[in-house]
Amino acid sequence: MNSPTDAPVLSVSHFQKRYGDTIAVRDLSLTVEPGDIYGFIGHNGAGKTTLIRSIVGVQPIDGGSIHVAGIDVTADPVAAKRLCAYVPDNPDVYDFMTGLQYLTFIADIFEVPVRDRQARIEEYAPRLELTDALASPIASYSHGMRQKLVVIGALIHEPRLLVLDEPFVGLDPLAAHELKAMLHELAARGGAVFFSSHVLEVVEKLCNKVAIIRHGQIVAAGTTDEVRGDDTLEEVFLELVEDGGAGTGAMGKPAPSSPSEHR
Ligand SMILES: Nc1ncnc2c1ncn2[C@@H]1O[C@H](COP(=O)(O)OP(=O)(O)OP(=O)(O)O)[C@@H](O)[C@H]1O
Repeated sequence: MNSPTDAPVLSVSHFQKRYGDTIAVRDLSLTVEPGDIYGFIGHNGAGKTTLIRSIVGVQPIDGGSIHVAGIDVTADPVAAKRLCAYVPDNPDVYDFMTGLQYLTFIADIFEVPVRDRQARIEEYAPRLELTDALASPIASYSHGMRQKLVVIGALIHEPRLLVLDEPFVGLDPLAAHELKAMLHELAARGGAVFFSSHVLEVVEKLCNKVAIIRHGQIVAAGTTDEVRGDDTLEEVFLELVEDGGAGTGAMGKPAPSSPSEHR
């Protein structure tokens, strides 16, 4: 992973997104550093997918800026996309390909050398119990198998930033366990992970940093220890989401970091 700059892996600054007259996300800022596993939690419709889709460049942004490793995703979208991998909540992959054809297609797009792509497939496919299925058409895959395939496709090009939307939904316990290990390994190699989840126990255990979003605005963010204080993440989440919470942290304590810049 060659770093063009010393910039954070992900920097979101005063991001805003509207759909028609509705502002889905407003004035959202956060920073993800190398080695971070950053959890993004919020109620249904809070704005998680909206931010994620703008980070990975599948929808434009209406205000503020997003940089991946110092590259502006709006000004230089292809360069930013080269550094990112995206695992969407709905793994919509080409049905007519086999799993191996799909992985080869992704590796070709990202110009992954043949030796590297083979080594990564040989490592990740057995861990996710997908090796035998790789020769079969994706049309025959279950939802979970598609999800595993997209995860391998994301890791095949060793992304600087791995962005996942609800990655643990639909995965069996072994695959969920392996995915957590893979996220740790990517972070340990200097990459970073940013993912949304409703599974607060997983976020609490897995993530060194967390942000809570409510109605399009961050109400708490910081290290997981800072955000939860002496409580569980679930307790903090419920209190902040039920009470509105903007400007205060859990249990009436000051917010872990300022609403304008969350690290
Ligand atoms: N394409 C769209 N057109 C209009 N409104 C949208 C669109 N996508 C999202 N929204 C609205 O934007 C807000 C944020 O939606 P978003 O999908 O980002 O939430 P979320 O936090 O990912 O929710 P969930 O946990 O249910 O996946 C919601 O009010 C939603 O109705």
